[in-house]
Amino acid sequence: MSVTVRVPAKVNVQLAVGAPRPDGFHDLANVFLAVGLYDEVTATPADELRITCSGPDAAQVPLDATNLAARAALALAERHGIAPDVHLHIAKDIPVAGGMAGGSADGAAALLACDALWSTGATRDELLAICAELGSDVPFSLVGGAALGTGRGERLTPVEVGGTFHWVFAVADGGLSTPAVYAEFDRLTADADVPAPEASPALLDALRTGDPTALAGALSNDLQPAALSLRPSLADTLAAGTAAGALAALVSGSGPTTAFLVADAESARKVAEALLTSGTCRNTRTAVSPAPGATVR
Ligand SMILES: C[C@](O)(CO)[C@H](O)COP(=O)(O)OP(=O)(O)OC[C@H]1O[C@@H](n2ccc(N)nc2=O)[C@H](O)[C@@H]1O
Ligand SMILES: Nc1ncnc2c1ncn2[C@@H]1O[C@H](COP(=O)(O)OP(=O)(O)OP(=O)(O)O)[C@@H](O)[C@H]1O
Repeated sequence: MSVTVRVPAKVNVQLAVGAPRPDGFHDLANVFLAVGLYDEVTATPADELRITCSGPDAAQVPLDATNLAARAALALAERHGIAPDVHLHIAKDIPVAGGMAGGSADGAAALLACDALWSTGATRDELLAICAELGSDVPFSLVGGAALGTGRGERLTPVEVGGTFHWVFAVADGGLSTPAVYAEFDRLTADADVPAPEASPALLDALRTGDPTALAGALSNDLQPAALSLRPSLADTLAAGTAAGALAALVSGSGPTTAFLVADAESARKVAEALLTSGTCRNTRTAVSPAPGATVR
């Protein structure tokens, strides 16, 4: 018997970052939006914990105990006194190390898949608590849709979305390390007075009304200057998408994937094609949002 869970990627439509905390994390006002690019994690009983991965970026995914899917299985097994003897296969379609929470998605999916396979009877709150231990983005991967993440991004409040938004994502060559991007944020803001992060009312309104033009005007990412500082060529990608007619362009989370909000599916095709032709990215993906969270298939 196997259990397969499908789990979405995310884009941060607002990422407001506060000053560094004593524990090294940053307080955030992190408005997550799940987008319809999915990984699938299949859990099958096995003699020992084993991870495999397929997909175009599979070679970049660690198959040892550092994989977030493995960590999720171990955390759940330990809490319930179960031997973590499971084969987790990750069918990876979310860009790796791209700021789209691919690893976090696999952690949430593995947790849900093992929970179903082992019939642990864990409550939703227990699963969310394990997610928060695994990483700041992992709880959102479980719930999907749209949500405001406060604290280090793990404390979620659902956000209403009143329509479908169309996106193009430009995948860059190579990844960016999330801790390195936060460290660059600290370096760039060392002499500034960093305000406490707050969700933007205009952004929440734009999500609620489903208006892409309003959302375009309200998108923001405080990590964008840091990602551009570490990877200046991303400015060319952002400019190419804007010139091709995107309503707005921004770095996705910690990057280096860039996200382009567009008016509709036809515009998504045009912008994706222009980005590819521009030679400023490795490849492009189109997707719509919001998307459901981790779901047993
Ligand atoms: C950039 C985002 O993807 C936006 O959603 C997240 O903030 C990152 O979330 P994540 O990858 O799940 O990050 P974690 O695994 O929790 O933390 C990795 C590292 O990122 C930095 N980090 C992360 C979250 C946060 N609120 N403040 C931080 O400073 C810390 O250096 C931390 O050691
Ligand atoms: N299941 C996994 N899939 C991909 N990467 C993983 C996984 N587990 C651990 N990792 C490690 O995490 C690193 C970041 O990968 P990931 O795809 O999650 O980045 P990301 O999309 O930038 O994440 P985030 O947006 O949460 O910062 C990888 O370089 C890899 O070493």
